[in-house]
Amino acid sequence: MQTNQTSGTGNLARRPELPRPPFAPALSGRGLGKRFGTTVALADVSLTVGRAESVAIMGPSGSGKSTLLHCLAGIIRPDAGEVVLHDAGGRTGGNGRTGGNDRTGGNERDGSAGGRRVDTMSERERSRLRRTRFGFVFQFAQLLPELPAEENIALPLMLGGTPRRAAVARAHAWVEPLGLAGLEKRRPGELSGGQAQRVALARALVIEPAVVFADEPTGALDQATGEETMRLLVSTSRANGAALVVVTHDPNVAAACDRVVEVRDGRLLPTVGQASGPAAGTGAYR
Ligand SMILES: Nc1ncnc2c1ncn2[C@@H]1O[C@H](COP(=O)(O)OP(=O)(O)OP(=O)(O)O)[C@@H](O)[C@H]1O
Repeated sequence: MQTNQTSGTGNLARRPELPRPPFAPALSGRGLGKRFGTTVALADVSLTVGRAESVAIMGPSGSGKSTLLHCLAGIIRPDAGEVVLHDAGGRTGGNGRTGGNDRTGGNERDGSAGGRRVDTMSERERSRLRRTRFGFVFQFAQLLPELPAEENIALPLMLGGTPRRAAVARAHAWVEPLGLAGLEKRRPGELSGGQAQRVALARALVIEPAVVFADEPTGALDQATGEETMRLLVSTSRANGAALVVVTHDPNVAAACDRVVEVRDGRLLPTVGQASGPAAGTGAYR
């Protein structure tokens, strides 16, 4: 298990039995296609990410990486194919291993037993899903400048109706694992770029999401800070059983993930090498 070198005391092992390959699937995109006018942004892309697994999506500019992430995250609706969340109901003790005892939110209506179709949900349902089951990390932390770090972390809980006090108390559980001890009361303007991005990681994780989506999460950081941020993103997601999908141009960022896939002209290339994580070389879920 990785430990938190930033705080030195971080305990990332919130779930004692860490999943190991084969990962139980968390989210699957199957045969995804998306056009913007005459531009084919995605063509027949299938990708499944497992619980506690981290997958990097690489590829040249304009190849379709963000479109793929947006389809998987329910931000945009694909024109073809389906997206299935295998953990739509939230965790009730599931530990990320195959055969875990979580509720899957199986939705026979959608013909996808053992999962819930994201692409067929209404805009409102997808919006709720993004708020309750998905965490998001962007290139810039995008914190609310007037709120202290602890309230920025607690924000998704408060938006979901948790009272401020209880939400901030839950936010505090993420302070130490993410090396933010002593910074809880600081406003974003009083944080470094790396610290702000760690607040953003905590904000993504505080709802205990099924999947964390990160789009160039280290793009605004220097190399050392970016590596540390990425290490924390992968280790905290893994320790909490969350799948992690990272879009990046940076091979060092990709190398921190369990698996790397490459998109070219809207299509997924056959497996291109492997990062150094526990699923190294498996090429699972392609
Ligand atoms: N909303 C949109 N309207 C029209 N075209 C779009 C839209 N979003 C994406 N595209 C086009 O779809 C293709 C894929 O775009 P996408 O943003 O997914 O690529 P990317 O690999 O993430 O690129 P980058 O690395 O530069 O962010 C590109 O040709 C892009 O111009």
